[in-house]
Amino acid sequence: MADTDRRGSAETDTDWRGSAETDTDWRGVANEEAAEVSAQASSFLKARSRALLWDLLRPYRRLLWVLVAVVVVENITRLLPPWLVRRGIDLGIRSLLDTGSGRVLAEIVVAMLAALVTQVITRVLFLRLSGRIGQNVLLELRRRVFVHFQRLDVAFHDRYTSGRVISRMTNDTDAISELMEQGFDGLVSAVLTLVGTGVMLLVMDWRLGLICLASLIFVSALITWFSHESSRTFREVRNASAAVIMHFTETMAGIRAVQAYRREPRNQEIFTELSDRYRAINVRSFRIFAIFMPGIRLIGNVTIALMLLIGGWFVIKGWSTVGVLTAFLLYLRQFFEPLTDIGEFYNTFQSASAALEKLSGVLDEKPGVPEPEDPVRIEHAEGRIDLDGVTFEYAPGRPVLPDLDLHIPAGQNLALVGTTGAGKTTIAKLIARFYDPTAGQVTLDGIGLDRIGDEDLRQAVVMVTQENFIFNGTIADNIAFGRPGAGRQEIEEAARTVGAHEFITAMPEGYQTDVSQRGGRLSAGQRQLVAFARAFLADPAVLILDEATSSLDIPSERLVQRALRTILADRTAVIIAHRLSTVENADRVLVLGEGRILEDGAPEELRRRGGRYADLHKAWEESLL
Ligand SMILES: Nc1ncnc2c1ncn2[C@@H]1O[C@H](COP(=O)(O)OP(=O)(O)OP(=O)(O)O)[C@@H](O)[C@H]1O
Repeated sequence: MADTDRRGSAETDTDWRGSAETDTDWRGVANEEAAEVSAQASSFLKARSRALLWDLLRPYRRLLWVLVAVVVVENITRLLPPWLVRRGIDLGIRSLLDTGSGRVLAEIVVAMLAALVTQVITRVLFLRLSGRIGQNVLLELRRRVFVHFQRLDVAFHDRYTSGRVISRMTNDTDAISELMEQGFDGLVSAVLTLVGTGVMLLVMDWRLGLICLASLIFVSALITWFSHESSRTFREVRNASAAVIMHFTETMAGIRAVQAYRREPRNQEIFTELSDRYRAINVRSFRIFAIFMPGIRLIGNVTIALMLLIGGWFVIKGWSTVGVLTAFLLYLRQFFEPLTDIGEFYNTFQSASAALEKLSGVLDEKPGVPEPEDPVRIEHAEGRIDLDGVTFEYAPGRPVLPDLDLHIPAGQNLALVGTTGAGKTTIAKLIARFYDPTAGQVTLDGIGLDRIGDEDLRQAVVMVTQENFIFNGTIADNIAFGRPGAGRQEIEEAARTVGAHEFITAMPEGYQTDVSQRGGRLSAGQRQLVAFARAFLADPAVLILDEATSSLDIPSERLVQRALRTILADRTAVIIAHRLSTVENADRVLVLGEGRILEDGAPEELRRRGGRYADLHKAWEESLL
């Protein structure tokens, strides 16, 4: 949490703009929700986003050129019709009137048809090609983000909430998807139409052309106002929408706690507040659009009316022709059309670039517990664990484990007990290498955990957490999770050993029962047994077990205790114990207090000594009476 605070302060504080700014200040997701970023930071973020986009597009370099060619041809075919209309009026109709020959007119009509057909073909080609490239890019982006989120360490996920993860995967990839679908097409077409039409106007009649282009002064003033107003609003719209998603997903993820504590009304209030903020900001952005779009149309229509007036006068004076005037009027329609869409593109671009900034930030995060580049192989670990001079802090300056020396010989069963917050889970997580110690080192068979490859480490050290997480799928899948590729027989054997076989076979479809279906739901004790079977199948040299705190009924309890004895036999075990029987069965007990070892010895020895453990034991025994 405190880590978030540290980052959080970098997000909003003057650190951002201060002279002490270094690259590391905005690495990864550190700047993500910054209200304002300095010019230096902004160019760093933009460069990072561009690098990601380019990296994603690189495999489609050639296709992109084809796409550009298609867009150019399409736009040329769009510029042709007004010009052909002019020739039709000035040359085709004239020759028909003068000589009675309709050949020129017929040629022009054929050319017009050809232009229209080409336009349709290029549009089809464009949509298919851009759709293909866009979807492939999105697939790759989603894949990368997912792989990276999975690879990032527990410390990262502690501070980066699931709501934010979901927001990255939904909101942000959607924004990029929109850019792929409309943004590119819109921008390229708008630029080509504007430049192309402008050139055609000047070429046909530079005087009338200049008058038309003068309207651009008003257009650019309106666009400047719009971009200024909307960049702030769009940013707020995005943040507000992310807040709605985050609150929603976090409420649903914790729905049991929400219902148990009757938290619904308060959550509803917060949700309504957030949704209302989202609505209000959207209304504000609509207001900006409501000025911008009609504004552009007004300028366009006034220009057309003026052109009719001035152009008509030019024709009467013989300085221009009816054909040129008609073409001008047609071109002007085309000229102002993409301008009204600029607001939409702007929104799309802003959203997509913000999304890219965030996603490239996530991809830039380095795992806190990186895999060694040149790992030491451990194929058959013995299971000796040593913590030498280990200090660990979640937040800088606040050590949870001040200086811990702990040596666990291979095969020993060690129970950790102590007051809440004493650091038991932290020790367990250090042994499983969810975190690396701040100082000192943790070794397995004398080899630093940070020097062992992930695969070997995960094979040698397994941690069974309290939640006993059950994934969607069949029971067999859930057990096989312990050792991917395990056969049906091995799965059944593991279940039998921990005493889970009976209840599994009694389920509607036995091992094939889907745990997400009705009838497949498991009780707390059953979940624990499945987790044990999973751990037994994994057969690690070191097993770390966070014993569930929830108490079971006596028969289930006996079943679980028996299973526990089976899976703990012949391996190193570190158990965060909550049950007296578990502690009493252990070879050694460690009583912890504020990250320090207060007592250390065999259970009966500690009982005899008459210290904290003896008191704890007495209290436990009394509670059972
Ligand atoms: N992710 C985290 N970020 C910051 N501080 C943490 C984090 N996890 C634990 N702590 C702090 O570290 C200390 C030790 O926590 P730990 O979970 O190891 O205790 P514990 O002995 O396992 O407690 P319990 O029996 O309640 O599970 C506590 O003061 C806790 O507030």
